Amino acid sequence: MLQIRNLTKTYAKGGVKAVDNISFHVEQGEIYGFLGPNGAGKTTTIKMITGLLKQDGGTVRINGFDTLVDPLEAKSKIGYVPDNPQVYEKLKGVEYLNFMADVYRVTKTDRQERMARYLQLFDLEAAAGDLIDSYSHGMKQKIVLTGALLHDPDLFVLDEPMVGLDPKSAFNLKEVMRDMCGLGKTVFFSTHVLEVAERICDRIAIIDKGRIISEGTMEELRAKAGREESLEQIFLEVTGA
Ligand SMILES: Nc1ncnc2c1ncn2[C@@H]1O[C@H](COP(=O)(O)OP(=O)(O)OP(=O)(O)O)[C@@H](O)[C@H]1O
Repeated sequence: MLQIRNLTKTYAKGGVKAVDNISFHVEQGEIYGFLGPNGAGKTTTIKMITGLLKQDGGTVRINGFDTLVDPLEAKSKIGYVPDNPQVYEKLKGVEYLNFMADVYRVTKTDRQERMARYLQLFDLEAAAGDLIDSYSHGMKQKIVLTGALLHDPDLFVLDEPMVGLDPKSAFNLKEVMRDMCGLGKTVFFSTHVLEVAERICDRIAIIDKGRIISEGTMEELRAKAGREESLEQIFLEVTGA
């Protein structure tokens, strides 16, 4: 579903090689966790996957579509939730959702059904008519989550989605991720919450200084570590923290 080959990015400003020749693939129906210390290259990778940033080298394919060759086909498959929910503050929640649904050409019936479902799930029904300006950080995060789910994406890409969510919303989001995978969708997300990654991910990649230093199922990561260890212990060992 998601194929990354030899992906590389150096920022002109500062000359930092943020992503250094990484390759991995995510199968359809998987939940894939992307872990790494601060500044490891997670957001840069995610921005290249979603087409917000152009790579210096390498390829990203989504359902076979190369993001540089067929950007619209590739992007139409993705639902993206950035780490910093920047939404149109002067729109009401429901206006923002309709805008997102328009962009992705979601039918009236589908948008009504999905909006009702996710607004209820994320406890946003009462606030949907208010300006986003008045929302808390967590509420903004949840309206962006809802907007990203309206077109029923094949690939759900989330950058540190648990930040700012209350326990119930975080639980519900994990349920959404699991349900999506049950329906044959694919989830790719970065997180610093290792317990969540350990519990819900089918496979995990750990990136450090722009390079993937460990990748696989929890069993495979444990086998590489040579011991029965928690993801936290493995993470600390491989990143030399
Ligand atoms: N716009 C930019 N210009 C210059 N350097 C950048 C830019 N964005 C990121 N970097 C650098 O690229 C490297 C990777 O940053 P990135 O944001 O991808 O890391 P991250 O793994 O998402 O970190 P965090 O966990 O702190 O969010 C860092 O050294 C960072 O300073």
